[in-house]
Order: sequence, then structure tokens, then C-alpha cells
Amino acid sequence: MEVFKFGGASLKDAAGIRNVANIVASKAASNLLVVVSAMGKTTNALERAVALAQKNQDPSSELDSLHDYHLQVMRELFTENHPVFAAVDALFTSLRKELNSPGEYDQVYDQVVSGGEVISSVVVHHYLLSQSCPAHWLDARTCIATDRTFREGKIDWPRTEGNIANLPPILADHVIITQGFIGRSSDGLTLTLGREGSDFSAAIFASCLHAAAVTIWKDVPGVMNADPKRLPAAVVFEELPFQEAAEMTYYGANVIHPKTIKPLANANIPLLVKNFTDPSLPGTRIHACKIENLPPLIVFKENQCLVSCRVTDYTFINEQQLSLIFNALSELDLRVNVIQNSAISFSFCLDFRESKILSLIRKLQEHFEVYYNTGLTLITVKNYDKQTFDTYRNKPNVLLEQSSRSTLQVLVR
Ligand SMILES: Nc1ncnc2c1ncn2[C@@H]1O[C@H](COP(=O)(O)OP(=O)(O)O)[C@@H](O)[C@H]1O
Ligand SMILES: N[C@@H](CC(=O)OP(=O)(O)O)C(=O)O
Repeated sequence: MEVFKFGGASLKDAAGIRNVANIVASKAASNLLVVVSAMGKTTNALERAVALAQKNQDPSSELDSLHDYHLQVMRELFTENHPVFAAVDALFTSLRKELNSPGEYDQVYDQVVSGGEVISSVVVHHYLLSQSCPAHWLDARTCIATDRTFREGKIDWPRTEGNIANLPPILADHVIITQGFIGRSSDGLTLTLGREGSDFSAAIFASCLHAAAVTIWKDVPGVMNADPKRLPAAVVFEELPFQEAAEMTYYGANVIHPKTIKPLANANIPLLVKNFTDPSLPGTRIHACKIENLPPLIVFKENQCLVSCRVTDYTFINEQQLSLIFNALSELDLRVNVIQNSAISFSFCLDFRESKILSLIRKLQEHFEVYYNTGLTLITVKNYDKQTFDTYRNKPNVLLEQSSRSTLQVLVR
């Protein structure tokens, strides 16, 4: 069996959904599990609605325009009284209810923001049925079991494997349509797996089902040596070793979610990244292989924050102080992207999540003088050559720079 994953870009309008249905139909009428993300920029709109509701401001215009957007797409795909309209109306009604329910920010966030995937999977499922595809709708939350780390749900692998073990009889004569990005805790609450986490969901299903391959359908011809939106001369890799792909995603190449590679590499399941507008293109095959002389790989990671902790009593940064810093990071489940230290100061760069970073700063201020900058970009050049090294080293407004024998990292304003 195989797993396909379609992201928001491929499902952003009626033409996109028709194209997805054609790709599915050209592949198989069974033994295929299709993971879908929310349509277009739905997740961002739902995030804005939660932010408004949590500030006691009215989120209804945000939800109204999201509902209109879905209705517009559905009107192009279905006849007037098709049951999909009632199904999607009901989902929007429950979203409005969730938005107004009391609770911690992150918990409410997950109950609401997960809705985008549920809605898109219902629309895609009904459309595939209308095209005579034997599609079966699956609530991913009945399979993906998580803990209660809202917005970053951690997978309970034994429970998830047990749940997914029920799918093969359904797959024998159906194409399963399910949601990426979402799971459920043992007490029945919905959790999201981290932004852009649908690729990871596809990898979870694939590894538990021992799939032959996973294909992630993107708007690019494959994995490239840089984001083509930033560097139009970027080139496509025909193949990449798992290790190289994992490192790229770690440095922030957002073409694949960072957690996707590990379960696939462990189970030796190849990951194909293909173009949904031209499925005949070969795309990139990520698998167990060795490749010599890869070109320089350039990754831009935005929205970075640089935190510097300075000792205040003329002692030098020592192990106790480092452990205070790392304990604070670990308690807040924060991951650092680059570290640098001097005699009296320790600096690190991490993704900016306002509420978490402010909590971190408050904790660190109990022991250190703390400075921080936001709105930064971390540029990583892996396998650099002389030309890329010189280009990226000489950037203006560098706040931090580090190089090893193969990797250069520069943090710029
Ligand atoms: N190294 C890279 N190779 C290809 N695309 C990249 C790379 N780095 C970043 N991207 C960006 O990733 C985008 C595709 O990912 P994404 O927008 O998350 O797709 P989807 O939402 O459909 O899953 C591309 O449009 C491209 O701009
Ligand atoms: N919809 C979620 C999950 C996801 O993976 O989306 P996409 O596949 O469109 O990146 C998000 O935007 O974060």
C-alpha cells in the first residue's frame, strides 16, 4: 500500500481539488491512504480567530469569510443540495462553539485550528465519491494517539500502532481519506502536531502500515537546494539520502516537516516529493542512498529570536549556569537552533513564539542579565563552497556567525 499527502496549496480551490482527485484516480482504487491538510490558508485564518476570541474580541467575521471561501469552492464542485453542504455547515457550527468555550489558549487553539483539516477531508471525500472513487472517510483522531502537549502533540506510538492495525481490511477495497496535523489524547481532546505537521501524519500512517512509499505532493518540482521563492536558480535533487533530508528540515527547509523523515528512515520507506501540477515530473526520491558532491544547500529560517544571558557577578559561564539555561528551555519544550558562548555570556537562537519566549526570559532573568532580539533570519549553508561561503559571510547586519568544516550559519537582522 502507499500513502499520499496533499497540502493546503494543492487544495486551495475547486480546480485544485479536481486535480487531486485525478491524481488519486490515476493511482489506485484501493490500498491507498490519502492525508489532506486544510484548504489554502485556512489554518492561518483559524489561528487569527482563536487569537481574537482569546482577547475577548469578536472572531465571527474571520469565521464568516472562511465559511464563504469553503462554500464558494464547494459550489463549483457539487450540485445545490448535495449533503456535503449540511456536513460542512455542521462543522462550522461546532467550530463557533469551540471558539467560545472556556479554556487555556493552547487547548482552545487545538480544538479550533484542527477544524480546517476535518472540513477539507469531508469536502475531498465527498468529491471523490462523486467521481466514483471508493473513498472511505477516516477520522485521524481515532488512529493518531497523543499526549496532552497542546499544539505539539507527542505521539503515543504503541496506541497509534494498535489503532492503525485496524485499517488494512478497509484499505483492501477503499481509498482512505484522512486528516493530517491532528490526533487525540487518551481523555478525548483533539491535539495538533505542530504547524505544517501533516507530512508527519503521513509518515506515521506509512510507518504503522509498512507502506511501500509515501508521496508528498507539492507546488515545487521536488526538493531543491534552496527555496526557489528566495533563490530562483535553485536546482531539484533527483534523490537525497534520508540523513541529508533530515538535516535540511532541521535547519528549517519548510518543504518537509522536520519530524517526517525519522519514522520513514527507521522503516526504510522511501519518501517521494512530487509536483501536483505536473505529476509526470520525476520529483525527488528520499531514501537510503549515498550521494557524493551534493551542491551547497541553502536554508533560510525566519522569525528567529536571539537570546543572550550574561552573568552579573564577574564569574564565568559554567556548567551550573548552563544547566539553569537548558532546564528552563526543556521545561518550556523549546529547541535551540544555534548556540554560542563567551566567558561571561551565553547566546542562543530559537524560533520566536511570543508567550513561550517571554516566559523563558522571565525565568532566565532570575539568574542572568538577559538581552534579546526578534525578527531575525537564520541562514544555513550546508556543503558550502568558496562562492557561497563568501556570499553569506559578508551579509550586512550579522548578529551571530558560526562555521564548521561543512556548514556555515549566519544570523541576520
Ligand atoms: N529546499 C526547498 N525545496 C523546495 N521547496 C522549498 C524548499 N525550501 C522551502 N520550500 C518551499 O516549500 C513550499 C512547499 O511547501 P508548503 O507550502 O508547506 O506545501 P504544502 O502546504 O502544500 O504542504 C514551496 O512552495 C517552496 O517555496
Ligand atoms: N494545515 C496545517 C498542517 C499542514 O501541514 O499544512 P500544509 O500541508 O498545508 O503545510 C498548517 O498549515 O500548519
